[in-house]
Amino acid sequence: MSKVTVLSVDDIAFLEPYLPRSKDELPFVTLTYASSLDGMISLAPGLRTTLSGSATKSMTHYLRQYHDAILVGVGTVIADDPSLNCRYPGADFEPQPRPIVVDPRARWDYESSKLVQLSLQGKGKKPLLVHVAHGVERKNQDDGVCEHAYLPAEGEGPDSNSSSLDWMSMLMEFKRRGMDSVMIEGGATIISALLRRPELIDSVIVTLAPTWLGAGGVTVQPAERHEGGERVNAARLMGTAWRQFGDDAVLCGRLGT
Ligand SMILES: NC(=O)c1ccc[n+]([C@@H]2O[C@H](COP(=O)([O-])OP(=O)(O)OC[C@H]3O[C@@H](n4cnc5c(N)ncnc54)[C@H](O)[C@@H]3O)[C@@H](O)[C@H]2O)c1
Ligand SMILES: Nc1nc(=O)c(N)c(NC[C@H](O)[C@H](O)[C@H](O)COP(=O)(O)O)[nH]1
Repeated sequence: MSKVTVLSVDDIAFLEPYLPRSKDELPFVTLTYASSLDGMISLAPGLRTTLSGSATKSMTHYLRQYHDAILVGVGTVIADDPSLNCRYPGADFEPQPRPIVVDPRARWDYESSKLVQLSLQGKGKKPLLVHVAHGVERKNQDDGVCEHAYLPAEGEGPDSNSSSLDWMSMLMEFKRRGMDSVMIEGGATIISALLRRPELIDSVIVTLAPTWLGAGGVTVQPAERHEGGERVNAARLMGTAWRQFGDDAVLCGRLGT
């Protein structure tokens, strides 16, 4: 496992314009992930795949220290068993960012996960799991090792069986719980869905690793978009800046709406 090291003054200056700023109604949202040259984030569904080199891994930990929460989907916690804490050197990271897992149908078996172990050892915050309430009035609860938030499914009617959560409701819930900034790290389903809600994303920081993963990998691919009957780009970055970190390129930008 590569060591997390301190970034150079120039790396820090490059990232500065994309760090969280205070917002009134919603948390500041940073979308960040590592992609291959063929637009993939892992070799196969459910397979942990290291794309970031040591410099961009250090960048991830540098960014984590500026966020109140780190969010991933249930597919990522099952595949990667991540730590999601901040291990940037030379500072005392209190408070740690809160890990958030979007797990609509509560399918993650978290008891022996790294997230829970780190929280019990005081090396990370207690994870917050977000589930679908499914019409039933479910009380938010704390089972000792994780907190659980229950939110209504998107567009839910009395007979709905949807397991899709609305991003606006999730972000409002995080803000209500005192989280002013959320760093969203993946996986593919989460990133692809969020790229369809550009108005909710404040910064995008993508690591481009100099490798092709090949057919069968997991792709970031937002759903197609039409305007006035015409097919248009699904999403596009504006105000972009690029910098080399080790062998990787880092692309920062903001989403056009
Ligand atoms: N390279 C990277 O930066 C990176 C980052 C994270 C994960 N990964 C990789 O990505 C893969 C996992 O991706 P994935 O797409 O399978 O999993 P994911 O982490 O995106 O989780 C997908 C699940 O999240 C839930 N979900 C997502 N959006 C939702 C919404 N709006 N409402 C309700 N539920 C929602 C659903 O249950 C869905 O099945 C793994 O192989 C992992 O290693 C790579
Ligand atoms: N930036 C980045 N580069 C990668 O090459 C990769 N595989 C991920 N994947 C994101 C996912 O959320 C991982 O699970 C966490 O990056 C692991 O985080 P920890 O070190 O365990 O804290 N992210």
